[in-house]
Amino acid sequence: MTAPDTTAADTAEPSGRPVVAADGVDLVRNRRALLDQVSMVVRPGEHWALIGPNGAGKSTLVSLLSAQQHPTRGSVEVLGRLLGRTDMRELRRHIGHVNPRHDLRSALPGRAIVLTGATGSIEIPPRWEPSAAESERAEYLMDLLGVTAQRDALWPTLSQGERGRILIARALMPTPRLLLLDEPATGLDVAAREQLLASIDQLRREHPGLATVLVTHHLEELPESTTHAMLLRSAQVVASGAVGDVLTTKLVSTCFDHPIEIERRDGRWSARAARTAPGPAGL
Ligand SMILES: Nc1ncnc2c1ncn2[C@@H]1O[C@H](COP(=O)(O)OP(=O)(O)OP(=O)(O)O)[C@@H](O)[C@H]1O
Repeated sequence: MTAPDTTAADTAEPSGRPVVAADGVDLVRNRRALLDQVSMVVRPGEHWALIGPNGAGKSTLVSLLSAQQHPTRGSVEVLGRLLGRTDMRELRRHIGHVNPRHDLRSALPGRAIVLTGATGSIEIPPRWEPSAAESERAEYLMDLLGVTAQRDALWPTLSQGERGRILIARALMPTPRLLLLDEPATGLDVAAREQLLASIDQLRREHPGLATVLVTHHLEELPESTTHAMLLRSAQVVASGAVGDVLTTKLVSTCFDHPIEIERRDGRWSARAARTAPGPAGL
């Protein structure tokens, strides 16, 4: 199945105008800095990994990129619009955000959940009917994410992996130029994780203008198509830039404050505790 329509996210913008431009961002809550002088530029076609230990500030940064809150200081532009000077609700409709805490209450079938991406709501609004183009796009996206077989299955019966892929299809309904994936592989078994990562790689190939930011603690959960990375630790950026320059043994060890060896094989990353030299016999 091919994409039914061509829109902004399907073609890289010739100007390469940033999708995200955050400059000198501080975010303070209860007199504590949750983000401290964070800067980030994401361009069309770039696929960022946001990595760091628990409490580093990753979800807080995503809450800015998804126009959920403003910075305390500094500036954040998303899709060319400055947070604090724009209608945040309207802006959110142009951002695909896959939130692991999706608050669904009704037992909707998979296809209906994907279609709620067109209405920007959690439930299907009363008397709302999808257009032919919306129905076609929902079918295309379910096929792309490998969940066509779950189109009629009810949400409570879906596995965690199926739910994750349904939610990515939902987030893609409005053809966003920015897709935010907050720990999409958490809780998946190895086969479900590999299917999800293959779907993300395929999505990125089919939509070369799409920019994505994926949050994870685990380097094994990074798709091959990752182009850039940011390491966050205690609210601050440890390193940021091209993925090959950032995901190094030295920088990741600094970020997690633990000696970690990084390996990249066939485009994928793995991490494990660095082996220390054996001590003298008997010790
Ligand atoms: N509204 C708030 N007021 C005060 N502290 C907060 C608030 N929201 C988050 N925090 C704190 O900010 C820190 C960063 O939280 P955040 O959720 O961004 O971290 P994270 O890197 O996503 O962590 P994890 O990997 O555990 O999900 C945490 O210590 C958290 O307790």
